[in-house]
Amino acid sequence: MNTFGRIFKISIFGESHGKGVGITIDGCPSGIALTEDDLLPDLSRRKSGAKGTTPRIEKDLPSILSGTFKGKTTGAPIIILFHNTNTQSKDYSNLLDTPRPGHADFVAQHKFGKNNDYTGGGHFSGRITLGLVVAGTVAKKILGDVNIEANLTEIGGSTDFDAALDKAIKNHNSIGGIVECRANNLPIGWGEPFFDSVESMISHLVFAIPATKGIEFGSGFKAARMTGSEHNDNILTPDGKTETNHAAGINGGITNGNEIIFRVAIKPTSSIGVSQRTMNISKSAMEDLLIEGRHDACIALRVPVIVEAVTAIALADLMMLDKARR
Ligand SMILES: Cc1cc2nc3c(=O)[nH]c(=O)nc-3n(C[C@H](O)[C@H](O)[C@H](O)COP(=O)(O)O)c2cc1C
Ligand SMILES: C=C(O[C@@H]1CC(C(=O)O)=C[C@@H](OP(=O)(O)O)[C@H]1O)C(=O)O
Repeated sequence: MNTFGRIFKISIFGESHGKGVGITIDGCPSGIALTEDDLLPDLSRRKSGAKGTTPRIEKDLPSILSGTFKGKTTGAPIIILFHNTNTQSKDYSNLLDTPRPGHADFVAQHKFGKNNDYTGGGHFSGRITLGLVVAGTVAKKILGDVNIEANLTEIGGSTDFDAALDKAIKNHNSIGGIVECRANNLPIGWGEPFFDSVESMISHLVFAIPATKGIEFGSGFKAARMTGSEHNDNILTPDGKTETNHAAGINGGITNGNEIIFRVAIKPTSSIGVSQRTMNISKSAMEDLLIEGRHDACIALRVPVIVEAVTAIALADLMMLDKARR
């Protein structure tokens, strides 16, 4: 579904080559300073233009249609809209018959039939994350002193970003990457197990970012190869500070006051400039596919701010749930 959250609720809408994309935010408290200008710094971090990103340049200017008055939130639903101004739908004309391996074309056509908008990936496009980024900026304001920071730690298996990008671009191919996110200054006690544990809420939203393939908190998959005495985090102070942080600041699905740390695996872009084999649906025969268009060689370059945003959205909802419970 396209709506998420218990108290701080978001609904995303739009298509990559339609009139626009955006988000509705419900449950935001009144009195929070919010103008379009406040949204620009995070938006600029998601923008394309750098080496390895899509040549489709959009202005990405947000319009706040409702929910603010004299520069402050009113408590009513906030609707933020972005217009699409630079679409090139002819690049997609062959994809109805020959779905791209790895993209959503095939499954979307099966599920929604001929009415599915496949141009630019339609509602499945990474462009949809514009709305997540601005909802994240609002959530960061609600969270106050909680500090959330995500960074790219590797792409194409390398920490030499330039070399990895040059190689992928030269080969008309794509590469994935890992984004690491840390959240600090958290109180003890956020998280609503079982189903709204901190890991569940963050992971649910992280998997809403197209191209996400994995997430691990703290020691993650390494935990399976550790002993209890290696993995347990000794408690050092009455306020719960621990010696190590294998648990990533979360026990029993609840924040323990230490840093939340997790890593997200982003896959290599499926739309590549190398010839691929796919099924021609109308001919029922396999054929070569050469993808046209303007694509990110490495999606992960643009993802850190989106991961920060969804983390802020999850934590803002958990903060409000904790307040309501107490
Ligand atoms: C910021 C961002 C940019 C993206 N750019 C592209 C792109 O240029 N070309 C492409 O094929 N996929 C791109 N994607 C990924 C696709 O949207 C995604 O692979 C597709 O919707 C299928 O979803 P899945 O990979 O999660 O299965 C991008 C994703 C994000 C988050
Ligand atoms: C437009 C954005 O990224 C797009 C995400 C995307 C995809 O398949 O996800 C495919 C490309 O779309 P197009 O073929 O229309 O250029 C990217 O440019 C954006 O992130 O704002």
